[in-house]
Amino acid sequence: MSFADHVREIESVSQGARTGRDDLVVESWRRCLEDYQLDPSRAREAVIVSETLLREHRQQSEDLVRIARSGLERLYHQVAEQNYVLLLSDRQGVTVEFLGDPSFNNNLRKAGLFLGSEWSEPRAGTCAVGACIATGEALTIHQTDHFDMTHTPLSCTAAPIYDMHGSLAAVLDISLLSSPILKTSQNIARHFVSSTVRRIELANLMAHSRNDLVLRFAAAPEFLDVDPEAAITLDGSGRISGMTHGGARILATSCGLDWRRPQDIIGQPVSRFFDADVNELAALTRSRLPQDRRIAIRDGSILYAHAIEPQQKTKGVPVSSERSAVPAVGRLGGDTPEMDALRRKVIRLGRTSLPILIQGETGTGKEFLARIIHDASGLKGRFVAINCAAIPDQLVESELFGYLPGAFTGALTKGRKGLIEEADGGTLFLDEIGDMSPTAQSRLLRVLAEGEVLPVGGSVPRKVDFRVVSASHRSLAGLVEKGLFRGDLYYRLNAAMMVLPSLRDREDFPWLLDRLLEKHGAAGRPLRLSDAARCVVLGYDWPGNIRELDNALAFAGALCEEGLIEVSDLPEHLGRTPLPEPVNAREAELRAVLSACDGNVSEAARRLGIDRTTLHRQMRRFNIGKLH
Ligand SMILES: Nc1ncnc2c1ncn2[C@@H]1O[C@H](COP(=O)(O)OP(=O)(O)OP(=O)(O)O)[C@@H](O)[C@H]1O
Repeated sequence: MSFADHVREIESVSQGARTGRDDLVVESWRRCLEDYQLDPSRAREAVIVSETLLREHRQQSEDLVRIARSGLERLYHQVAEQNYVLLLSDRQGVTVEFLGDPSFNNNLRKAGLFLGSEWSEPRAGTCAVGACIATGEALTIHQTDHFDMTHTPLSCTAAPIYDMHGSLAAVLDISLLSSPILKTSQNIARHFVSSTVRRIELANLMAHSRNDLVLRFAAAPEFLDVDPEAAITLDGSGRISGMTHGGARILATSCGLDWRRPQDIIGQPVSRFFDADVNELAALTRSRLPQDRRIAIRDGSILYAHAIEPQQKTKGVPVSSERSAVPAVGRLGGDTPEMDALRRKVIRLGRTSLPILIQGETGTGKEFLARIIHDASGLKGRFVAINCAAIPDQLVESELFGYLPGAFTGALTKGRKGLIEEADGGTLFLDEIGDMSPTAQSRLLRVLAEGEVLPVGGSVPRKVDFRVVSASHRSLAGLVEKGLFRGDLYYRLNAAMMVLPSLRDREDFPWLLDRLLEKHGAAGRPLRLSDAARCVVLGYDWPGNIRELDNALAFAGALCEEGLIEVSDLPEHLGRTPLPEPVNAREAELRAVLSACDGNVSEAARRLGIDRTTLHRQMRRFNIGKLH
């Protein structure tokens, strides 16, 4: 469709013509024209907010993002092969989490499918995230459904995430840069997004309801314990204290209320909605078979319910290991030669001012290590982290160096300190340094060489003194060789290099697992794994490294009962192969790990955190032969 045709269609539709567009698209076009006074004939580039603003938005969504992350990664695994990217935006439409193929970063950023992009309707016109915020419904905005011609190559599907009190908290979106022609091709995408949102809301509700009775619901008893469709929580007096969106819809339908008015639902006695009182509902625990846990809601329909007693413990508020009493380097890893060597390096280099480059796959703990280096340095200043991949070229100077009052249109009247100055006397952590644009590279090189910054609009440079730690999942030396990264900058950043092993190569895997179970449990009461769940965790390959393990445990920890993680609480993509029964737990563990390592005894011993001789001895004890 030509630009002129697109504009003509929007104008005719706004005057009442019908062109076959979905009603929700037509209504959004009307909002764009009438409420936000947008002009369809003026195409505008995608808006990306500044790094500082992005950081503020991310901080506000931190809690939800932590709980959501495992669900997001699972969804991304499911759709990445079809070239989808995944965006999580906050309720203002700012993208606070992004998963996409890094090799398309430039194209994605240009299209606004990136961290910091702003997709509210008043800013971007009709788009999936914006329309989702405006309507509160899951929907697809496909190609020319977009108001602004700039976005018409995209096909985007989004679903709202509600907090436990029924307010919109965020929007999950999956998008294609270019897509199959038919809009119906996105129906399956909508299904994937909606079911991920359901699990995220459930995990969020569980994490915030430690003192309340939780009721989970499913329409069929078979799915009740493994994949419930909705949940609500009840306080001590039997009143509704929280709900997932599915829960809100069940309650609203029950009494003919509007789910968009959560204030009419929260705080109401549960007996208003169900044909049962709070004691009868509380008795629907796992001790009864799912098919015996039938309940009727007031409109006469039947559901199956699962009651979970109040946990009375601090869930979902992990005791941050960053703040633990263990000395910084002790948090790095277990007692293995590789980790000992790394610890020695941190202690030796920590107190110097040498720039350190950290290399390691995504999620191996590069930022975690950088913070430990900062803690071990004794520097009094702050630890300031910058995601170099997220700073657009036009903002490099103002973000890094700051600006003076009135330096440019849109600048704060007071001016603003740059990130480099904020790190004065402390550590500047340059994450994803391999993705820094050539412009930013040359600006950074100048600062490192001269030890001073010149704020935008200023004429007097300011002295700065900071320690640089940078990190990348790409080989920086390789990028230099290919001419994609400046050699002179590389040598300035890399006085010493530290390499973090991937999780599958870490001999201290069991140590790390214990730390993360502690982190996601209550103070003094770590989470526990059932024997079968432990086998699944040890047998999985963890392509996303510690981050993926961390997120999976946070998610499972929020879903599980009594702090005991069962296989059904773990994200599905870890695999849920049932074990041959009856079997000794240790034997099962050895068999699972050996099979995950294709029978490679050295590899299995490494994952189990024991030496090969011990593993051979245990294999003999359980009569486990070589697999090949
Ligand atoms: N030694 C450790 N003990 C406990 N948790 C850890 C450890 N190392 C890393 N983590 C956790 O693993 C997750 C990923 O770590 P981090 O963000 O540092 O990885 P990264 O390599 O910087 O990732 P990316 O490449 O995506 O930037 C974080 O939640 C962090 O707290």
